[in-house]
Amino acid sequence: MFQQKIKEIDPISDFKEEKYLEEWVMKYRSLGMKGRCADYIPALGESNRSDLGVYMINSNGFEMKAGDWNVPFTLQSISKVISFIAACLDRGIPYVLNRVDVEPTGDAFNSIIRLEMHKPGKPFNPMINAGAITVTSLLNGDSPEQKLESTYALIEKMIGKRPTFNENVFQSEWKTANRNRALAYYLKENGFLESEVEDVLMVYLKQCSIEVTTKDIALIGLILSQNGYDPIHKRQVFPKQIAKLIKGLMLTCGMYNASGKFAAFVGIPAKSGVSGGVMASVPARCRQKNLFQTGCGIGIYGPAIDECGNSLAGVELLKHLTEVYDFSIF
Ligand SMILES: NC(=O)CC[C@H](N)C(=O)O
Repeated sequence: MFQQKIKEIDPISDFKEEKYLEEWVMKYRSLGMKGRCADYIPALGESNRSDLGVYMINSNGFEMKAGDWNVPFTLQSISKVISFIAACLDRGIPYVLNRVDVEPTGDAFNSIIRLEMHKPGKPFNPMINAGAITVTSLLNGDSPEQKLESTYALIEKMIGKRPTFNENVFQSEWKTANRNRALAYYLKENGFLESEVEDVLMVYLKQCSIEVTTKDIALIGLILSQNGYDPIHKRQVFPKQIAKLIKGLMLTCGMYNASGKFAAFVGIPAKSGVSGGVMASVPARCRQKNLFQTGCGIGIYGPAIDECGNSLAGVELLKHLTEVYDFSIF
């Protein structure tokens, strides 16, 4: 089955497409110089603003990559997708949704304002810091190490290896995480956290410091596109209901307070992180006949971000790919 599908791809035109991808990366790379790296986490300020890389993989295992696709970066907010799936697997969807809502905020990812304005202070969604900190506290295990293992184990299952950890980025954020501490104390006060504040922050910030490449997040995006099924290893990693739920959250809340524009102009579920990563998941439904019509995962890395926290060059590259391959689900 797998072999048969692979044969459908024409090696000559596919090779040409990869060359185009390289050209598009070259075209958008300079945009990075107009943005800034997320230097509120001092170690991220050291990233190279002109890096730009992309990795795409379809449901037949066909892959295309270009630019700095193999440069490691930390997951940051992309980890929110993984911890949410892990918490749903550990505790069940109703339990998790009892503590975190499924509504976009239109506010910055680290905003605190709605926790006080809407009683009883339930975080609006798991893609913002307040929601992700809450979700992290729900992971299985009593100690931070056990909870972190839940997230690691799920990543390992999806990318086929234990990802590395960036201690430097973790230490840098741990020492400066005053706003996340404020959010966590507020959540604790309102009874939403199932851990002590410092313990849950340890897990949350360690998750953010897990290191990946565009290939790793493209693989996760691919599994999401197939509703939790890994088409490469031919196994269901997590249930379809969880995949549908998280993709809805990615579409409505995944690009922070630029999610509306992203849905309108790109139109696919995606999640970004302030390190410049973007993980996108293209469902099997584009109308144009092309290499990616049965769904694909896309990983992008471009560390210079805009005022919302999304990769400047990465989002433009993704917009371009969407036009070429008719990715939008609308
Ligand atoms: N938007 C992000 O990627 C935020 C993640 C970052 N570690 C934070 O909590 O601030």
